Amino acid sequence: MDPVGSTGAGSPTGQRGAAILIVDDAPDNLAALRVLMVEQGYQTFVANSGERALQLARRVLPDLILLDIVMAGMDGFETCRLLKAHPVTQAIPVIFMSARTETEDVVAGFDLGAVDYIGKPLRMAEVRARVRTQLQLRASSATQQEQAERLRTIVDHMAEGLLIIEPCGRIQSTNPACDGYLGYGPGELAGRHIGDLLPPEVAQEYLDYFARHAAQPGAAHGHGTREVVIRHKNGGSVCMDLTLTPMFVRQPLFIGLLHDITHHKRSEDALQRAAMLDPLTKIANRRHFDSFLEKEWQRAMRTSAPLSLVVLDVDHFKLYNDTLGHAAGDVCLQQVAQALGAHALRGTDLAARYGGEEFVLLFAETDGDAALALGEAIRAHVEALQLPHPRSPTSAWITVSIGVATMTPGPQPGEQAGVAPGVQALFVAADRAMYAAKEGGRNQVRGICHERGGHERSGQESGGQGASEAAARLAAQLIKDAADSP
Ligand SMILES: Nc1nc2c(ncn2[C@@H]2O[C@H](COP(=O)(O)OP(=O)(O)OP(=O)(O)O)[C@@H](O)[C@H]2O)c(=O)[nH]1
Repeated sequence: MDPVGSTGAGSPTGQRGAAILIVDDAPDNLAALRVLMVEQGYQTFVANSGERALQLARRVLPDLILLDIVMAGMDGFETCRLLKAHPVTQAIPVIFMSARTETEDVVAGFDLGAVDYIGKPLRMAEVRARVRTQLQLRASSATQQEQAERLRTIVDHMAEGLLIIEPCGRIQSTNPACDGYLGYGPGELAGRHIGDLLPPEVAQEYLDYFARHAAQPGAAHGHGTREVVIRHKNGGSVCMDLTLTPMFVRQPLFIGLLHDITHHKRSEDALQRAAMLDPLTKIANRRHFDSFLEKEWQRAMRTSAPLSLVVLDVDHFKLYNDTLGHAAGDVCLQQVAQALGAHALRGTDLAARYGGEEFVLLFAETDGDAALALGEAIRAHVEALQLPHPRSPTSAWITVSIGVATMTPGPQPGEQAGVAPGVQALFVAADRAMYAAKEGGRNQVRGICHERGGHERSGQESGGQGASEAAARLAAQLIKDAADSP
């Protein structure tokens, strides 16, 4: 049968252009229904048998089928059964029309998958209303389906990982990005607990938040975004931003959005590390050393443990540069730095390049004798490198002059924020000891020790000639002043 075109008149149903297939073997009914549908602005197809209806339905995929039950040959029930059995036509809504209005007929019609059942003789206004209602229902369910499909596509392709979490912490579902970030296959995370992924204290925090939300759903708001370390399936960790938002659909649920920040974190860490290092020698720089010393000083104030500072200066380094060139000087500084690094072994030791050819080392919980021994070991180590220094008046090799200062800082009310005066005094003392080592002939260690309880020593030396008494006294005085200052 050919389609009967729409009249082009506006349709009151809002479904103008919908395609209707009318199936009836009574020509009068067919004609009357066709006129009615065309009047509504529907594109209309007609068939006078079940067989013809099946062919047409598969070809034109109508939006709705009006189907007579009692027909010669294949009846309406059988036609409907075959329509519903075929994947192409099974979703098309069918409205039965029949003079058989016994309950069992109507029930049989619905059981076959019909959406409505209209008794004959037909009342056209009723047919019009029922067709319109079904078309509207179909349109809105198509819209919902489309929206769901669109949403599914977005969720499946978004770069953020998505988890839907139940208030008990059980993961209901995840998207492919989430599975990928955490190393799981599709659906593998569903049914697991957030405690399998998060550190115990973080998982507990979220569970507490879920419980608060359950107690007062109205007052709940998003948990915001926080950085979390999540366990990867392979046992490793991934650093991610997790944003949690409550959602109420029949039951309270939580949507977790994961944003991968591993790369960002790595470069942040690398930048942070780079900011702490001296670019030439790759040991700590002055800034890092100062803040490290400040922290160790505060700690030593609490523990009353001695703190030792070693200041080291390469001897006749200008001459070395002038003789062998600046590039050779750079290499020499790198080798000296490497040697120093070998002596800063504990977590509370730190070797740093303080500027030019000057290096410093901090030894926490190290008394004067131990620090002097360390200074001497460092001096001997550099000398043993046997880096040729052809024009040095001191030695055939590169040598260093070392000053060592030790203090035992105690709790002092004046020392709070900023650089503690005691820290400055420690530096001045070590510097002066180092200059004393230079004056004493270089390639030697000088030490000044001021330990709490009046135990004060200065002018110790090793590796060279006698100490500069004046410098040592001056340094000791400085330390004393600093220690006595409020
Ligand atoms: N190659 C190189 N030289 C540097 C660097 N930083 C500082 N210097 C040089 O180190 C030299 C330090 O010289 P001085 O301070 O006069 O001391 P010195 O020659 O070591 O003499 P004494 O300390 O008295 O033994 C200067 O020539 C600086 O140019 C660097 O990064 N690379």
